[in-house]
Amino acid sequence: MTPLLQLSGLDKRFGQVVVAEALDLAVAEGEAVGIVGPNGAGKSSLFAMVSGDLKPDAGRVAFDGEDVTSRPAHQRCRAGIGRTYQVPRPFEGMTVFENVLVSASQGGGLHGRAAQQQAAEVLAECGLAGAANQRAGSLSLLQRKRLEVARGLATGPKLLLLDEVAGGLTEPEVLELVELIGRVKARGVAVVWIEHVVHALVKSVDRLLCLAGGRFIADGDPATVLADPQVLELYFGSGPEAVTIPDEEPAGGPAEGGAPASQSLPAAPGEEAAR
Ligand SMILES: Nc1ncnc2c1ncn2[C@@H]1O[C@H](COP(=O)(O)OP(=O)(O)OP(=O)(O)O)[C@@H](O)[C@H]1O
Repeated sequence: MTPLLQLSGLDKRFGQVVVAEALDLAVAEGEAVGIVGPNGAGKSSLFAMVSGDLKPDAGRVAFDGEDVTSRPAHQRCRAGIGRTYQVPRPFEGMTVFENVLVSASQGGGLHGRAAQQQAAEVLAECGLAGAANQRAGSLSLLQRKRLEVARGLATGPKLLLLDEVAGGLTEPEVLELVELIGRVKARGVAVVWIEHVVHALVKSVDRLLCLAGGRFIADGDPATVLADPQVLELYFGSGPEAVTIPDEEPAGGPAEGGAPASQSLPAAPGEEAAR
């Protein structure tokens, strides 16, 4: 079966910095894939090449059976590639509903009542119905992250790219987000999720990849990838005994509100500012 997303031989460098080198990736319809990798590995750049925000130096991006490599971002969005950004930047002066309505109409190509209905449904799904008339600029970080997912979903994607949506959240907030991503997956939307909060990914994805130096150095089921000596060395700088990745809640359940999420890899630039 043709993959929903197929990246073939992607190359991208910024001067001496290599962010993609002969990168291949196939994502099936409805598949949930996680991507980890150290800061600066090129994860967000990879999303930008998929969404059309960044042009690769070489290689091909195919989506839903079509070569979209030379198509601009808005066309890729209409084709079914939705994305979130690491640092949410909603239209601060507009309401939450208006923000999502813009995505449904400009991104999703819906008009009038259909766009309004899509916006209302997505807000309900993302737990933001009660905040619909609030100005986006007044939202908490968790609500901003939810709004970021809602804006991506409102475009009606077949593939949703999630860029560090759990970053900076407390443990209970991360778990709420994991539930939301579970509902997105249940709709049949394929998900590719870049995340430093590893346990959130482990709960949510079928497959995990590790990006480093512009190449995927590991690809497989999450437990196997997280036990890979190369991955452990990259992240933790020592042997496998340095980390255990829980597949369930830590003993005693999740931390009460306020505690930072456990099992987080180093904070990404911009998260603190966004908080
Ligand atoms: N437009 C650009 N011009 C020059 N360098 C860039 C540009 N965009 C990204 N880079 C550099 O490319 C490298 C990869 O950046 P990218 O944001 O893709 O990494 P990342 O894996 O998402 O990192 P993080 O986990 O910190 O978010 C970094 O060294 C970054 O400084």
